[in-house]
Amino acid sequence: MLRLVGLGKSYPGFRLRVSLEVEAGQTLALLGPSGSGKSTLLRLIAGLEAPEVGEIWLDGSEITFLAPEARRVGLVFQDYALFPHLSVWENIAFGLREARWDGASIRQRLTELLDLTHLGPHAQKRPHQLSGGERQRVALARALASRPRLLLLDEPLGALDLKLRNELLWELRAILRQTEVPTIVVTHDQSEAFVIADQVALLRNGAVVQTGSPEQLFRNPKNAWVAGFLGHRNLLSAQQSQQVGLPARPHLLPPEAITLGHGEEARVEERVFKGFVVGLELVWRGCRLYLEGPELGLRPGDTVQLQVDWSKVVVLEDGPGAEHTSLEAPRAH
Ligand SMILES: Nc1ncnc2c1ncn2[C@@H]1O[C@H](COP(=O)(O)OP(=O)(O)OP(=O)(O)O)[C@@H](O)[C@H]1O
Repeated sequence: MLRLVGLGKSYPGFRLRVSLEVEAGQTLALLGPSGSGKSTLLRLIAGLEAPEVGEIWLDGSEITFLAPEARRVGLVFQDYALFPHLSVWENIAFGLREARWDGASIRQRLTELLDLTHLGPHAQKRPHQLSGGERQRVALARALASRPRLLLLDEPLGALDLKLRNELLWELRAILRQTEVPTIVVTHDQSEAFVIADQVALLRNGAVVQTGSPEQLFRNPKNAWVAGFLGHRNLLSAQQSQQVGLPARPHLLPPEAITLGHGEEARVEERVFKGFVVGLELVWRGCRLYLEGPELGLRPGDTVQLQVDWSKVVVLEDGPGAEHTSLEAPRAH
C-alpha cells in the first residue's frame, strides 16, 4: 500500500501539497486539468524529484528519499521510451538482466508477461514493427517485469488516436485488474479515469479537491468545479437555484433528476445531433438545462413537459474556488 503524507513541492507560481492513499491491488487515477500538478506528483513518487516536505510510505516503510531504482516502482511514460534496437522480448527482459536474474527465471517471467499482455506472437519484433497499442503493452510488461511494489502510468493512452484509445482503455483495465500491484494513472480525461480506476483523486492547483470511486465523485461532486470538470452540465448558481425554487446555494441537477414527457412546460432552445444521442437545450423556470437522450422529434421552438425529482438534486458547496469555469473543463460538449 502507498501512503503520501503532506507531500509538497513548489515551483515559481505553483505549490503542490498532497496526502493520499492507494490500497494494494487498487488503481488510483490522478485526474486534473493541465498544470494541476499530476506529473510533478508522479515524479516525486518515482523519486525523479525530491519533495520539500512530507513523506512517502510504501508497504510500511518510508521511501521519501530512497533512490529511484531502490524503490521498486514500475514506470510507464507517455512515449513508452522503449529501446528501439531491442526486440520485444529483450525490451521486457532488460531490467531483469540488469538485476541479474538467472536465465530460467527470466524465461518463466517473460512467458507470464507475454501471456498477460498477449504479446507472444510479437516477441521477436522491434518497437518500430509494432502498433501503438502493442508498444503500450510492451512498456507495461517491462514496467511489471521485476514485480514492482507500485506501478506509475503517465498518460498511458495520451499518444494514441481516439479509436485506439478506446480499445486500449479496456485492455489496460483488464491487465490492471489482473495484477495485484497498486497503480497510479495520470490522466486529464475523465472518461479514461472512470474506466480504469477504482479510486479517483481530482487535483487542482496542486491540491486534491476530492477523492472517491468514479460513482461517488460523479453522483456527489463536492462543488460546481468538480461537477463541471466531470462533465455535468446542469449547474445552478445560488441565484438560479432560488429562481427555480431551491434554497439560495449552488445545486446540481444530474440527468437522473430530470424526466421529459410529463410535468411543467419547458421550451426547446437548441437541438444537437450527437450520433448515439440527441442533445437538447431547454429553458425551464427561466434557467437553461441541457439533456441528452434518444431522439424525441423535438425541434427549437417546441415545448415539452419536464419534471424534476427534487430528491435527486445535489447540494453543492459554495465558496472561493468552488465555482465552475468552463475553460478548465476537459472537453467541450
Ligand atoms: N521543473 C519545473 N520547473 C518549474 N516549474 C515546473 C517544473 N515542472 C513543472 N512546473 C510547473 O508546475 C506546475 C504543475 O506542472 P505538472 O507538469 O505537474 O502539471 P500536470 O497536471 O501534469 O499538467 P499536464 O496535464 O499539462 O501535463 C505547472 O505550472 C508547471 O509549469
